[in-house]
Amino acid sequence: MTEDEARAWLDQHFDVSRETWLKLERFVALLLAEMDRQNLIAESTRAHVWARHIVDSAQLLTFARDAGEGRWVDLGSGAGLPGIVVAALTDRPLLMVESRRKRVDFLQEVVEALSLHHAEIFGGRVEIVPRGAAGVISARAYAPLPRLFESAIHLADEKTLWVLPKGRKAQNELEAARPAWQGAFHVEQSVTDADSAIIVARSVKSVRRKGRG
Ligand SMILES: C[S@@+](CC[C@H](N)C(=O)[O-])C[C@H]1O[C@@H](n2cnc3c(N)ncnc32)[C@H](O)[C@@H]1O
Repeated sequence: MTEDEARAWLDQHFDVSRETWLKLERFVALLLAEMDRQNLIAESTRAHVWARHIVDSAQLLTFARDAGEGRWVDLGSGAGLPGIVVAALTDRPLLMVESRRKRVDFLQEVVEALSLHHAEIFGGRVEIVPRGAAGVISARAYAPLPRLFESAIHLADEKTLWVLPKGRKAQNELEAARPAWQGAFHVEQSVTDADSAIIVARSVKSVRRKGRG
């Protein structure tokens, strides 16, 4: 997908107002400028930010269209991918969770610059976010599936929709998680990379093993 195709894809799939375009463009500019201070995206993707990061994040919304109510929680947001993109494209309340101080400061700067009043940041580990069921949980390049669920299951109930971009090893990761986690899982193809996939899950819960109490 070229950068032009990425913008066209956004136009086709979302009602992108002039104001929203400006927000997304501002985010891209802030992200690239911040790359002089911290490593937020792979250097090789710098020239392909719209395809590799903005659309790659925005596509998660297309899998969350039938999600129930409740805030969107993005685990390990880093530079705000997908959190900031989701907040720019929807009004759903959103919490970005990020443990690294420098990244939290950048997220705060972006939230203020883009006036994303419905977006909040939790500067700390996912494991200590206060309990409460999210409508949607996303996590991009955050942790392998078993650790991801272990760290965030207190933020979900049976209605929570999990949208988890997982690259080329989605199916393998899913198989690895199955002995410990049950739920309704399916794997969707990524629009930005035909070989990459997104795990979409509902009703995720731990399978208790004998002797674990
Ligand atoms: C590889 S980066 C990916 C960032 C972003 N989601 C993206 O796709 O560009 C993973 C991020 O998760 C954060 N992280 C890892 N473990 C965490 C935890 N337990 N709680 C909160 N943040 C965590 C790291 O600090 C890092 O910013």
